[in-house]
Amino acid sequence: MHEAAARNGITARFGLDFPSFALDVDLVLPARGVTAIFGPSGSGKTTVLRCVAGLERATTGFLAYDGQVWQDEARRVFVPTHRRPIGVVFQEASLFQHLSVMGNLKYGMTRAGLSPEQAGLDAIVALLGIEHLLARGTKTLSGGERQRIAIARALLRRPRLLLMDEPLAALDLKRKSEILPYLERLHDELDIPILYVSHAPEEVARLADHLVLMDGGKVIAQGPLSETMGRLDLASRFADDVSVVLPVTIGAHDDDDLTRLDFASGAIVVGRRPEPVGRKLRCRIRARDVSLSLGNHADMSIVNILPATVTALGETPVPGHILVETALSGGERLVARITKRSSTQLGIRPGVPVYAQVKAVALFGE
Ligand SMILES: Nc1ncnc2c1ncn2[C@@H]1O[C@H](COP(=O)(O)OP(=O)(O)OP(=O)(O)O)[C@@H](O)[C@H]1O
Repeated sequence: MHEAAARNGITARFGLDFPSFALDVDLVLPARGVTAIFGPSGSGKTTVLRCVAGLERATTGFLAYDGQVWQDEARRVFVPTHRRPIGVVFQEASLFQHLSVMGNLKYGMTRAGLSPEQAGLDAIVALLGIEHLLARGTKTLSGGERQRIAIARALLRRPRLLLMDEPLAALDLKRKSEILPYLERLHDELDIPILYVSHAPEEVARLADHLVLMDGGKVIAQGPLSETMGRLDLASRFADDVSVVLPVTIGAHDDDDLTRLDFASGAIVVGRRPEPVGRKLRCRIRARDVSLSLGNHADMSIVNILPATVTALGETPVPGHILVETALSGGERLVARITKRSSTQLGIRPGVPVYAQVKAVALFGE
């Protein structure tokens, strides 16, 4: 069964015992897009990635990528790291200090036995926006620049799978926001899958298509981002940052500097966006930015109010509040975080028709 599933993506089943930690995972991951491995510190995210890379050998393990078996302990098969067609990017870019940026890039290509043309050097340099850094030494680079070089170096081996272990964790907020657009470009332009370890919900919302949620060495949930991120039963995993991610299309730019975002259930109006009409984006709506009312008050008609039906109630770690899951007319889910008091006053329970008011959204490239 595992061999069959593996033809179309990654099948990973690992068991591993450290003295004070046991890993036991069973994953079937898509062959396209970004899969985020998300979970608290010590949950086993890095260990999973290291097992996929072959840097750690699971005691019981089966791993196949696109029909190729990389590990099968039942048959004593273990393909060493250097023979797996992978690129790996760690938290801290380990660049050679004595080489220039170009020297570092060439090192990656040469080890893979590729010429600059075969490796696609020009395209990868452009993708990461590092043309102006090629002649520089590595000592004076910022953390974000170093990571872009490390990503380029990993891609120059022409990997068929890119593994990234918290590539933004060592960067401050400013550097993070500098590098995120490049990661979005990887998502849009690479046709190889990316496994992306993170414990930051905003990175996951922005980059991932598929989510694997880990805790205590086990997989708690896995599935498409749109289905897993806003699940009420998983809410405590995201602390007070529960959100849904909806695919939207730029519908129109109005004269009064507003942009309409269309999606199956209607539209949301936001401040004017730079993208052209027709561009697809992903829209993150946090539960804390959604409120509920029973009536569609005319004086509120200029803001984003969407008719919805309550489908479920859930707990949140935020004192005095609850989460309310609603279904919009087009089938999308929206989660609101409201006070327990207003929930009681409004008589919120499954089946009740409500109006969801969206107070803020975050938009990212699709
Ligand atoms: N080589 C090792 N020997 C013994 N224990 C280890 C080893 N590698 C990892 N561990 C333990 O396994 C557990 C999971 O570690 P892992 O690094 O996979 O977690 P993580 O979810 O990536 O955490 P973080 O977000 O903090 O990086 C931790 O308790 C860690 O101490």
